[in-house]
Formats: sequence, structure tokens, C-alpha cells
Amino acid sequence: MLLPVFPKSRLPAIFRGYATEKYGGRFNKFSKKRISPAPSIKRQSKPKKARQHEFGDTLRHGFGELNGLANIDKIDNVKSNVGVRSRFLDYKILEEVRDFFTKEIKQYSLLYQHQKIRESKQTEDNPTPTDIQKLAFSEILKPRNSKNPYELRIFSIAGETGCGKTYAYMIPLINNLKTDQMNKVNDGDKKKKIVEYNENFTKTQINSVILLPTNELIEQLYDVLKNISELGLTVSKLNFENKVEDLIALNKPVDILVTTPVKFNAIKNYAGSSQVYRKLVSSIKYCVIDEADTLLDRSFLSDTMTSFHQISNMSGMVKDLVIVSSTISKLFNKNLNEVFKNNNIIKICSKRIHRISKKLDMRVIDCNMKPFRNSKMNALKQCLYSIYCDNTEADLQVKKVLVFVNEKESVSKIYGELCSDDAFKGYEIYKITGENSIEDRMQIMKDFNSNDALLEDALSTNQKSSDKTVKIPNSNIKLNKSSNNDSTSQPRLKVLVTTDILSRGINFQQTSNSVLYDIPKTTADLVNRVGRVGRIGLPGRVFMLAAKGESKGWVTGLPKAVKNGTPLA
Ligand SMILES: Nc1ncnc2c1ncn2[C@@H]1O[C@H](COP(=O)(O)OP(=O)(O)OP(=O)(O)O)[C@@H](O)[C@H]1O
Repeated sequence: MLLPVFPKSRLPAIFRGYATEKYGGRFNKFSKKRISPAPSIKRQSKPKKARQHEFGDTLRHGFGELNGLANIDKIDNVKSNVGVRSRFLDYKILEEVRDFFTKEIKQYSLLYQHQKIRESKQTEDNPTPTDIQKLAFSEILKPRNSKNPYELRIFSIAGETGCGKTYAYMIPLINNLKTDQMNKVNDGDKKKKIVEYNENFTKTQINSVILLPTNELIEQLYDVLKNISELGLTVSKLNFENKVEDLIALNKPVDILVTTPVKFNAIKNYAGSSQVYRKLVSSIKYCVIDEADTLLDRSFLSDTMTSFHQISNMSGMVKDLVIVSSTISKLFNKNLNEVFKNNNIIKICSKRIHRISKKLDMRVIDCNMKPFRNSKMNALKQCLYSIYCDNTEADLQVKKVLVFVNEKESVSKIYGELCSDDAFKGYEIYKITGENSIEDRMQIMKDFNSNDALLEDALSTNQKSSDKTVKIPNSNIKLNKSSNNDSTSQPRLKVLVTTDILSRGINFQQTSNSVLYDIPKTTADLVNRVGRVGRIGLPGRVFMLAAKGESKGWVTGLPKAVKNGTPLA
């Protein structure tokens, strides 16, 4: 079932032919005469070395010095050699922990979900650790200094978006918690003894804390840990809906507390007496600061550091602090070195950091060219239509597209435009900004992530066409159209318009398409927005819309840089 994006009556003359001809053949005919090749094509003929140099320079200029990404080659003592061990079995991980996580990865990994749908036989394979996981396991699982078992070790883990950093810190953390738990009980039936030990607790005791910047990420991580009770461990979250009082009243060990720095700092106020507070936090031995490039930037730094100082001051027992990030900006690197200057930070970094996955098909659309008439909205509508019509993800019932903008005001504008356009009647359009209540945000994320078929009658106009391709006008972008135009098998489209609020850390379920409506303000924003698709080596597509004056060298050079694996720093 096909939808005309631009109703014929409201279409500028230049569009009319395209709309009536359903984009395909007519576009090809027009494009030969009127459309000059996209600038990115012209630039591709430049000598490789000169272009890469120009790309790096212009990118830095484009995004400004302070927010630029650090050059990893210039950071001392970074551990990035993966080594030869290639299986979970090769690392000193407790057998039950290893079995638990390999099972979890197979069941819930985006990679395995993807394969399950496309090639069900592949799901028989056993997962292997990703590069960042191998690096992290090699360092964090090293035996501690036996002379000083409570020495604080600080690790910084940095790797490209979607490379599996969560398990890179989670598996060693669970391994440590489980080992500590086993050491607390005597030999014999350890499982039974651990249950008895936990039942005898009269006060809440937190054993480890994971700090995250947003409620969405807390929810996501809590979901990752939902089966952890199988290992005899407990997890609690402190977010918008959970009260600190309830945590205090639990009266049992909390092996992992997932929360934000602000919520964590609030525990002190609610604890009432310093004795209660001390009891709560004095058993924290492991602390993780995830999405640290956000939590150690200007807006969060003071809350994050208050949390960490509270943990280490009150307990003096923190053994491992793990700081995790997908980019290393100059500011982050500066803050990291300043804040932890007296400690040796063990820096673990994947070689692919600051690079965009080569599996991503990255395209730039110049909106200044006809027929978009410098209207990003027109270009966006055409993108959505083309994604909807092409034959990718043919086996899915629902295709999903993320649309990222810089300012929350633009979210409502775009959402309003798409909702009020009859051509988008059958699409499910969502928006999320910081202005939505947290409850709303959670519900919208749930709806967008669900893969249920949309209402049968959602798409009511069925237009048959024999064209095999759809082309985004005035670009070199041609997409194959679904070969099957039968209304029951045509996928449906969900579109989520949002800001950077959702650009960090979120695993969107079965989402392979993204439109960067605005040019991101910093390289870190670019890397994170793009990184919501094409995760863990999966294929994906990103369309970047460039208006008049935005088609600078680095913008048009981006697709080539992605293909060449050029670091964006
Ligand atoms: N060893 C593995 N094999 C297969 N899939 C994995 C493996 N490790 C993690 N995954 C899956 O990869 C996906 C992305 O992982 P994760 O969320 O940890 O990425 P990330 O590096 O933290 O990304 P970001 O920088 O965006 O936060 C998840 O669906 C996870 O289940």
C-alpha cells in the first residue's frame, strides 16, 4: 500500500509530476536533465589523503574547539589491543555467570533478534565477546593486589556506540558481586546458605551502584538485569516513580542499585540519621558511571562528583570505579584527568571509537536543490515516504524511523506538520522532548519500541505502481521499492521525532532508519545520534538533511568518511 507524500492539490508544480508518477521513473527522467550530482559525489574524486585532512579540519571548525572530540592517539597509556582470547570461556568468569550472560545475549541482543527474524538457523551460534568486552574483561578481571585488596582501581571504558559496553562492565561487576557473596558463606550448600544469609538481613545494604543520566536509561538497564535473581542477586532502581523511603524500608541486600546522581544524592536527606545512611552505603564496593561523557560534562559534573565522593567518603571501601563512555570529548578528558588526578586511571579504549559503523548507509540530502526548495520538511516527508516504500526490512511488520533535531521547539513543529498532513494519516507519529512528563516519555518509548502490527485500517489508500525504485529527489539516492504491494504484507511506519534526550545509550528495538533533520552541534552529538541505528554491527541507514549554507565540506564528505572508517576527531 503506497501513500502519496504530497497531495497533488497542494504540490508545487515541480512536485506534481513526481507525485502522480509515484516518484520512480519520472524522477529518473527528470534527474538526468535537471539534477546535478550531489556534492558528495563531486568530492569523492578528490585525492584521498587531501580529502581526509580537509574533513578533519573542517569538522573541528564546524563544531568548535571545546566540544571537539579528543584524538585518541594523543592520549597516553590507552589499552586497545584486543589480544587472542576470543570466547567468554577464555576469561576468568564464574561458570554460572558466564552461562547466564551467554543465554541473555542470545535471547535479548539486538543482533540475535535481527538474525532470529531473518535467518533463524543462526540463533544456534554461541555469542562471543565484542572487542570492548575482551579489553574490559582482561583488565577488570585481573586479580587484585593481595597486599592491598581494598585499593581503589579506576577504569575508563570507551568504545563506539552500540559496541556492547554495558556487558563490558556488567559481566565483571556481576562476577565480583557473586564472588563476594560466595565468600561470605561457609562451604556446604552455598545456594541455600546465601538465601538464609539474605533472609537474616534487618537493614538495607547497597553493594554496588550504577549511575546513569536519564530515566529511560535506568529503565533499559533495569530491563537488562530483570533475570538477575536467577544468579541469587538483587537489583533495585531509584527513578522518578521509586521512593527513597521504599528503598530504605526494603531491609535486604541490594546487590545493584541503578539510579541517577541526583536521586542517589537524595538518599542522604531521606535517611534521617547519619547512622541509617552509613548502614545503607557503607557496603558499596563497586561503582559505575555510565554515559560518563554526559555525567562528567558541565551540567551533571557536580551532582556526579557529589555522588562519588559520598560513596567513597562514607564507606572508604570502594574497590572499583568504572567510567563508561561512547565518546571522549576534550572537555570530558580534561574533567577526567582533573577530578581523578591522584589516581592512575586504567584507560581502555576500542580502536573504532569516534568512527561510525561502516555497515551504516549514510547519505546527505541537499535541501537547497529543487524540488525541496530549501524546505527540510519537504525533504523529510520524501525520506519517510521512500523508507516506507523501499524493500528493506521486508519481513518486518513495522518499519521505524528516528528523526533527530537540535531544539525541542522543532520537535513540536515537525510533529504537528506530519500529523496534520493527510498524506501521513496512516503513519504512527510520536514525539518526545524534556517537556513530556517522565510517565509520558516511558509510555511513548514503550509504544514506539513495541513491534505489534498497527491498526489494520491505518493505511487506507492503496496505490499500485509498477516502478521498482523510489528516488529521493535531487540527490543520488535511489531506494528499491517493496516488490510486494499487497496491502496485507506492506509494512507500516512508526516515526519518533526527538532531541538529544534520546541520543545517548538507548537501544531502540528493530529500528534501522534515522533522519538527522538538523545538523548536530557537536561531533559527540553526531556520533551518538547516528549510533542509535546500526548497532552491534547491524545494517542501518542515516539521512542527514542539509539546508542552504549547511552543505559544508565536512557535511558532504561525511558519507565517504563513514565508508573509509575515518575517525571524526
Ligand atoms: N557479545 C555480544 N554478542 C552479541 N550481542 C551483544 C553482545 N554484547 C552486547 N550485545 C548486544 O548489543 C547491543 C548494544 O549493546 P550496548 O547497549 O551495551 O551498547 P553500548 O556500547 O553501550 O552503546 P551506547 O554507546 O549507544 O550506549 C545490545 O542489544 C546487547 O544486547
